[in-house]
Parts: sequence; C-alpha cells; structure tokens
Amino acid sequence: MDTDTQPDKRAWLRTIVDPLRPVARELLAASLFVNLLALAAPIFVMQVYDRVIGHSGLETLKGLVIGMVLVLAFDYVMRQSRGRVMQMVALRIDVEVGTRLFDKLMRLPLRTLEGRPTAFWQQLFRDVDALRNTLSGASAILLADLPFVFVFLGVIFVIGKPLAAVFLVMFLLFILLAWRSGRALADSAQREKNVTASRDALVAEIVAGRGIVKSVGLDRAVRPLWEERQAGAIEHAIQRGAVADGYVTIGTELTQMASILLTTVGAIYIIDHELSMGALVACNMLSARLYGPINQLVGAWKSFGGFRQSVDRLSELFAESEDRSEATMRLPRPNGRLTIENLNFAYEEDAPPSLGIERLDIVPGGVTAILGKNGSGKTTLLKVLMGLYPPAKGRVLLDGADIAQFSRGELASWIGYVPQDTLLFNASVRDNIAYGAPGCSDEQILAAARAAGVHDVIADMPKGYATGIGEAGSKLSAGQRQRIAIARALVGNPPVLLLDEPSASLDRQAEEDLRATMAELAKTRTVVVVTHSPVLLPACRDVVVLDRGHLLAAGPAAEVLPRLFGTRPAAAPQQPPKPNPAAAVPPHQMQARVTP
Ligand SMILES: Nc1ncnc2c1ncn2[C@@H]1O[C@H](COP(=O)(O)OP(=O)(O)OP(=O)(O)O)[C@@H](O)[C@H]1O
Repeated sequence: MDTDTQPDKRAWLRTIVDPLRPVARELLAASLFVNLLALAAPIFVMQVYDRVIGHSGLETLKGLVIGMVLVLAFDYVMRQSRGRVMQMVALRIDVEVGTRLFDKLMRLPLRTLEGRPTAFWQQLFRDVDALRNTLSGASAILLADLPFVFVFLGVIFVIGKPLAAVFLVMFLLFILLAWRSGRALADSAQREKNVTASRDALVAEIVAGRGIVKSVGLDRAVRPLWEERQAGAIEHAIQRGAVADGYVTIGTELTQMASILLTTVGAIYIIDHELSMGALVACNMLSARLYGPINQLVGAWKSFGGFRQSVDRLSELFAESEDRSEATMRLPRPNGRLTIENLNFAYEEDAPPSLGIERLDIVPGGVTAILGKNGSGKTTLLKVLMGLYPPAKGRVLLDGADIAQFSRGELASWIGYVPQDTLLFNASVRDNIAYGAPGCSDEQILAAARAAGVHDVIADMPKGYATGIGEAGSKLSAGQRQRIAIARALVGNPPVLLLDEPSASLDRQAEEDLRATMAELAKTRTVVVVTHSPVLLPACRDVVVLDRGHLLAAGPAAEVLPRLFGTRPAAAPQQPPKPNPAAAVPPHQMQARVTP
C-alpha cells in the first residue's frame, strides 16, 4: 500500500470519523465507568474473604451487598447508554457512507463502471456494512476497553503485589499472541477474499443469465467452473479458520495456564503470609478482565483486517474521477445538430481504436440510419455521441459546442437513448417511463407512451400504468419492454434521439408505428437509429455506414442505399438486405458530410 498517498485517499473517512469525536469521548467515558465498576466485584469478593468470613462481619456484608446492588444498577445504565451511542454511530455511518457511495457510483464514468465485474460493485455496499460493524460494534467497544487493561494491571499491582511478575510475563505473552495472530490472519483473510470474490463474480454472472443457463443447459458447462472456485473458497476458508482457531486455542490455553500459575504462585505467597486469600481470589477475577480483551483481540483481527480492506476499496473508489456534474457554460435547449471532428476512441489504452471518424455532421430534420456489420462500432458510436465514452482524440459537438463541457445530467436530458439491451426496473410501468425525465407530468407520460405505441398495451394491463413489471421487466414480453424503453426515451422530449436496433423485438405493426413516430419526431429533432430493418430504413433521410470503426459511406439514403444494396429498400422486403461493402461509396468519398 502506498503510504504517501494513503492520507489523501482516506480523507473521506476523516470527514465521517471527525464529527464522531464527541461520540467517541462519550463512548470512552461510558467505558471508563463500566471498567471501573468491573473492579467492584473482585474487591467485593476480596472483602468478603478477608473481612467478612474471618471476622463474622455480617453488618459489613450487608453494606457490601447494598453497595454491589447500586454498582450493578449503575453498570446497567452505563452499558445501555454505551449501546445507544453505538447505535447512533451505526446510523450515521450507514446514512453518510451509504449515500456517498451511491452518489459516487452514479457519477462514475461508464468506462470505469464497465471496467469491473458486477460483484465488485455489490461488494462495495457490503464494505459499508463492514465499516459500520467495526466502528459501531463489538470491535469498537473492544478498542474502547483496551486502555483500561492498564487500570486492571495497576489494581493487581496494588492488591496482589507479589503476583505482579506473573501478571507482567503473562500480559506480554498475550500481547505477543495478539500481534502474531493479527499478522497471520490478515494474510490468510486477504487470500480468502480474493478467491471468494472470483467465485461471487461467477455466481453473479450465472444469476444474471439464469434464463439462458436453463434454456441452453449451461449448468453442465458452468458447474466445473463453479466447483473449482467454490473449492478454492472452501480451501482458503478452512485455512483461515485453522489459523484463527489455532490462535484462539493458544489464547484459551494461555488463559488457563495463567490461572494455574497465578494460583500456584499465590498459594506459595499465602503460605508465606505475604498474600491474603481474598487478594488471590480477587487477582484471579481481575486476570479475566485483563486477558479477556487481549484474547478477544486475537479473534477480532479478522474484522479489523476486513475493515482495512473495505476502507482501502472505498478509498480507491472515492478517489476515482467522475463525470462532469456542473456545466462550464449554460446552453438553452439545443437544436440537436451533432458533429464529430477527428475522433478516435479505443476501449483499451494501447488497443487499436474501435472508432476513427474524421468528420461527420448529423443535422435535425430527418432520420439518420447507422448501418454496418456486427462489431463495426455502431453502438460505440452512439455512446460516444452521448458523451458516455470520452474520445481519446477529437471532439463531439452539440450545436457547435463540445459536449465534454456539459454535465452528464444535461446530456441525459437532451439526448434520449433506447439501448439495444433494454433495461427496465422492478417498478410500475408509469415509473419506468417517468425515469426518463424525473418529475414529468402524467400528460407527458401518456404522450410518450402513445408516441411509442405502447399506450393501448398498458391500458389492457390489470392495473394500467400502475402495473408492476417485475425484476428487469420480467413480466413483460421483449417487444413490450422495448416499447416502454422507447417511451422512456421520448418522455423528456429531447432534441436528440438515439435508437439502437429499436425494432429488434417489435412486430410488423409496431415497427410501422415506430417508423411513423420517428418520421414525425425527426421533423424538429435529430433522430439517429441503428437499424437494418427494411421497415425503418425507408423512413431514413441519411445513412452512415461503418466498417471496423471507420466510415465506409455517409450521405443521403437515396444515394447510399442503392449503392449498398443494389436498390433502396423502399417497399420493405421480407428479409432485410445485408450491406455490401464492395458496393459502398469509394474511399475518397467516405468522410462525407451528412446533410439533408
Ligand atoms: N466494453 C467493451 N470493451 C471492449 N471492447 C468492446 C466493448 N464493447 C464493444 N467492444 C468492441 O468494440 C467493437 C464495436 O462494438 P459495437 O458494440 O460498437 O459494435 P456494433 O456495430 O454495435 O455491433 P452489433 O451490430 O453486434 O451490435 C467490437 O469489436 C467490440 O468487440
């Protein structure tokens, strides 16, 4: 770990922990009383042995018992208040770190989010739990109790002076054990965590694709993978458990050894009249208070190790750069003209660019189709146009202004997007459409649903717009999901609309409705659609053809399509024609300016 950069990376933790200082003082004060009160029982026992039994002091016993009842009542009050303080800490951490984590995730660039498996992002929320459990649970109380072991040590020195050497030696042995176990457990816990993370990533993938796993019978293929990772996880858990158990057992044996040694040495001093019976019994009781917290420390290292890893992971995340949240200039609602200049985009830094376009100009007033073979970069181009993938070189302009200067929120409200793989949430139909423009009115939702051709379908649902659609829209058909996604993109009335294969799951009628909607919307907006559909293509004014991330052709559909397919698919043939690169626009015409 880089200790030079660590303090900065952990600044977020200080902003959470610093306001908790008064609470920590309360905790220490409560712990002080709890630990001081813990001295009462051994002293009570010592007095009973030395003063009451030997001298038949029943009056003294009465006084001592009354005193102990009061002490126990006070102890109860102190422990309760310590519990309440810890609950407050837990709540604060949950609210502050949880909210901060959520906001950070929402502001991370898409490439950062795509760079890690789903399980990693889920783990971060468990890290918040680890933070809360350590800072507000048994581990925090243990840390607050630890300083008081020196108080117990001091009291032992006073009431059982001859036994001081025994305590000191055993105390140092316990410290050594706690330190050794801490190091050993941290290493094995880290190894276990790595293996468990890889198993969890596989489980997350299997669960996400459970429909495919069942239908294709992937269980036979993924079982060996899962078995291998599960076996690794079990092996490391056993190893870590063995290390932990080993140290806990040594701690237990050491405690018993300490008790036997104490009693043996104590007996010798009692015979020599250098120690009273009561002092020996009291010292034995105090030894439990002394070694107890250090012994607990042996078992608590796992949670401290986990806490450190969680803090490191969260620190790394909070240090990640974010999407722009504030625009550098205010722009009124744009008209929607999109321009690409000298653009290069690569998924990996050293990889060849997945997209390389010198110039492309897409203007409002008509539908622009993007065509190309699988993997030619159509979806990538849409994501670059939306500002989701910042280019390595070049610019994307919206109405002549570089989109890099706009916030993610502004771009999302100006550019509607229907992805290839529709993602809906487990909420009502209404809410899913409204997510496209938070705060939109019912009228806007109705208008968007009508434009997307899904209003009648929704009206037929048992609860209409209030119908729940299940996890990821599982209660809907693929076509219904796609149409709701189109409504979601339309609801904010964005000046730019990007549609990625929007009719892949639509029936013929729905596709024709969508074509009419697109044509209508494009009168005042920029509509870009990735499609090979013979129903949608005739509605397109311009066509952009991509091949391996480069422009193969771009220009009016009436010119480009006949060159690509031989004929323009105006009559919507049954089978969509495949682009024919050989018949495309020659290279010198490739960076054509797409104009109406
Ligand atoms: N997240 C990613 N990380 C790395 N490479 C990617 C990623 N997404 C896409 N690619 C690569 O970028 C290239 C273009 O992919 P893209 O999805 O843009 O193609 P497409 O034209 O939309 O394909 P399709 O017609 O199959 O949807 C492909 O070679 C693909 O392997």
